Amino acid sequence: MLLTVEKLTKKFGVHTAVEQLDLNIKGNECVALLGPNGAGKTTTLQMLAGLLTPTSGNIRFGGKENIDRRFIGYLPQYPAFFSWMSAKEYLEFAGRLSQIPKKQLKEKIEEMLSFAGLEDAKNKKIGGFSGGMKQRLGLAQAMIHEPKLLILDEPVSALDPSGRRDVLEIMNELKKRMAILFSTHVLHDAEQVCDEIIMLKGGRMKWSGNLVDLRNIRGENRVILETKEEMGEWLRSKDYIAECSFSSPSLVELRLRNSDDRNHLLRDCMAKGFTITQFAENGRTLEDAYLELMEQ
Ligand SMILES: Nc1ncnc2c1ncn2[C@@H]1O[C@H](COP(=O)(O)OP(=O)(O)OP(=O)(O)O)[C@@H](O)[C@H]1O
Repeated sequence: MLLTVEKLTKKFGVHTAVEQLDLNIKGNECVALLGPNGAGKTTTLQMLAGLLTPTSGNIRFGGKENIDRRFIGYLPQYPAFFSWMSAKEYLEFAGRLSQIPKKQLKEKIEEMLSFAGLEDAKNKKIGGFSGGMKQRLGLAQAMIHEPKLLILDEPVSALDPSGRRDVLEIMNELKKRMAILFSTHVLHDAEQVCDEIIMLKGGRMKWSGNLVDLRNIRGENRVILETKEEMGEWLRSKDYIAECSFSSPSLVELRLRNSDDRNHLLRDCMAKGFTITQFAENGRTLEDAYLELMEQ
């Protein structure tokens, strides 16, 4: 395990921003920390980046108690760029801070500029950059020292759709090289790149798992059944049906008690002589599952 976090808690005076958070990140994972404003995402990421001291709890990085900042890349939610510097000068500055040897640095800067799609703008002043260009430069800065874990705080939230797409594409490339933990309040962004999701609300973990798990939450036993005949009350008498909602006497949405009950339902419909015109799984959308979990 690359990162192991146990009972991480941060209090600001009487206010608890993060409470008893447990999480694990493997070396090749891309994990999204998903939650609404004020959920505790930034506070969590700052603690994991070694920028904020936890009130209590354990953080182990590569099995060791101390966070070794050399192995972590961090992009804050509102990065402070020096607007008078060029992209190249800024990466040179970031590289020196990370103590990259001079000989390697030149090559590394060129590699990063190309990776971030900023070769043509390398000598231009950052002050004239678009939001998307700044964010790509921020990513280049965060990964110039080849960290093992890249921590990105809302990397796409402030971007327009094309800037968002560019940064998400870069993240998809980056995740082949290092673990990524990023925060977002938009499920769709998490869905584009991550393997695992951790949902936070009010400083507490509400749910964690992968996208397939999220899709399956109580969605797996839902089916839509349509027949040529009217089903009506006959269907309600079946005890393997937990819920049913008729759109018409011959079209119904059902929740079955178990996945095996699909076979029971089909068998019973056929025995009854019904002509089935539709029998489909009716998993809820990811957004439905997310909102339901957040509201619980
Ligand atoms: N330095 C601080 N002093 C006092 N309270 C703070 C401090 N930093 C954060 N908080 C509070 O802790 C809670 C969590 O804040 P945090 O910034 O971690 O949330 P977030 O999920 O990143 O939200 P956002 O999406 O708005 O950035 C909030 O209620 C916030 O007001």
